[in-house]
Amino acid sequence: MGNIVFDYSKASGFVSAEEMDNMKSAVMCARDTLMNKSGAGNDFLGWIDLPSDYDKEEFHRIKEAAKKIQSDSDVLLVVGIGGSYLGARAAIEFLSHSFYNVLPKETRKTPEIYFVGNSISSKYINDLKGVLKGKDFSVNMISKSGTTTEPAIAFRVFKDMLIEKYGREEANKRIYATTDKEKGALKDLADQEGYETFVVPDDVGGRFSVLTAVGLLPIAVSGADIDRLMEGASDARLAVTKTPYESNGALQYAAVRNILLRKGKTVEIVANYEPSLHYVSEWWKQLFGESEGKDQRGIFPAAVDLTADLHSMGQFIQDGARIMFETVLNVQESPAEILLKKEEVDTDGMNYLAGKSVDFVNKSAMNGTIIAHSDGDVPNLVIDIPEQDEYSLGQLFYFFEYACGVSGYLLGVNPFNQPGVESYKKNMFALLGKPGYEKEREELLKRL
Ligand SMILES: O=P(O)(O)OC[C@H]1O[C@H](O)[C@H](O)[C@@H](O)[C@@H]1O
Repeated sequence: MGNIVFDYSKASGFVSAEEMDNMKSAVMCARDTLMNKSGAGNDFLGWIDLPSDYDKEEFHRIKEAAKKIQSDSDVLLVVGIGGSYLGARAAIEFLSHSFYNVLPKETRKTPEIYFVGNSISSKYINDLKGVLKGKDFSVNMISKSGTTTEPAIAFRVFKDMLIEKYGREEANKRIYATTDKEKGALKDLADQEGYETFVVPDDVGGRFSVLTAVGLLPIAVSGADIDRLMEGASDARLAVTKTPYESNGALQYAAVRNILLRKGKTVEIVANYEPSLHYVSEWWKQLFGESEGKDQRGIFPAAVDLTADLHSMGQFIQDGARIMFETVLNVQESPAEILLKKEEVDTDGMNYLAGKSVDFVNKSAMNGTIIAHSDGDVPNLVIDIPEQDEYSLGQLFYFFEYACGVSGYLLGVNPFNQPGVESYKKNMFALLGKPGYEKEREELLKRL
C-alpha cells in the first residue's frame, strides 16, 4: 500500500533548488486560489473533496448496478467521449488483464467492455455491432451535457439494437444513463424511458469526473475494487492538501512544469513503460491539455508508449527540436518474474541476460533512456507508482487532478473551462444542417 512519489532529481541539471524556492510563493498563491475557491472556474471544484464526501447511496447503487450488469450481460458498451470515457478506459486497462476482452469469460468472469461514441467511425460501429451478435449486452451512456454529438450518434445505433433484440421494456432496463442530476437531453430521455441514472455532479467537469459514476460504474463492472480506488484518492487528497510545499509532490510537479515552460520546454511527453498505461496517458492528455491550452498558453501534452515508441519517436526526442521534457510513469513492482534462460546456441547474443528477469530488462531500458534523453537536453521527471492496483491508481488520478488545478492557476488561465472545444462543434453543426446554423453553413460551404 505504497504511495506514489514525484521525483525530479533526474532533472536537477535543468531545475535548481533556488528556482524551486523562488517558485514557492507563486505556487502557494495558486494553491490558495484553488482551495479558497476564489479563482476562475470556481464553480467546478467539486472534485477536490469528492473522495471523502462521495454520496454513499449513489456509491452503493453503482456497485449494485455493476453486479446486475455482470450477471445479465456478456458485454458492456460504454458510450462517451473525452472525460466521459477516458478515465474509465484508463482504469480498466491499467487494472485489468492486458488482454481483458480476449480472456475466456470463465477466466475473466466479468463482461467484455467496449468503448464507443468517442469517434464517429462507421467501420468501428459496424465492427462492434458484429462483436455483439449473439451476446447479451448493456449500455452505459455517459454524457454530462447529454447533447455531445459523437456519443449521441453511437447511442442511437446501439439503443436501436437493444430494442430490436429485447423489446423496448427490457432494453430500457439495460441502459444506464450517467448525466446531469436534473437537466439535459439525456436526463429527460432517461426519465421518460425509465433508465437507471447516475449523476455527473454539476460542480465536476468532465475531465475531472473519473472518480464519479462516470468512471466508477464501468470500472466496477470490470471487477475492480472501487472502494480501494477511492481510498487511494482520499489518501492522496490528504497528502497533497496538507503537506508543505517542500515535500508536496503535486505542488512540486506544478512548479517544475512552470519552470521548464519558462525555459522553452513547451511540450511535455508522458512516457510509460507498460502498454496498459496507454489510456492513463490519454486521460492525462485531456486533463492537462483541456485545462491549460487556452489564451495561446500552456504546455502541449503528448504521450509515448515505451520502449515501443523509442523505435518511432525516439529519434526526435533525442535529437529533434529541444522543446520538450518527459514525465515518466514508472510502475515499480512487476506482477510476475519472468526469467530468461541460457540457450545452447547464442544466436541472438542474449545469453548474457540468462537468469535476469524481463522486468530487469524493461527497467534498464527505462533508466538508460532517462539518462540518454537528459544528456540530450530533455529533462526527465519520474512519478513512481508502487504497483498496478486500485489504491495506486486512485492516488495517481487525484495527484494529477490537483497538480493540474494548481498548474493552471500558476499559468494564469481558468483550468476548468473549455471554450475552444465549441469551435469545431459550431462548424460541425452548420455542416450537418442543424437548424439555426444556416448562416454559418452558407459561409462554410464556400470554404470546403
Ligand atoms: O460528457 P459530455 O457533456 O458529453 O462531454 C464530453 C466531453 O466533451 C466536451 O466537449 C469537452 O471537451 C470535454 O471536457 C467533455 O468531457
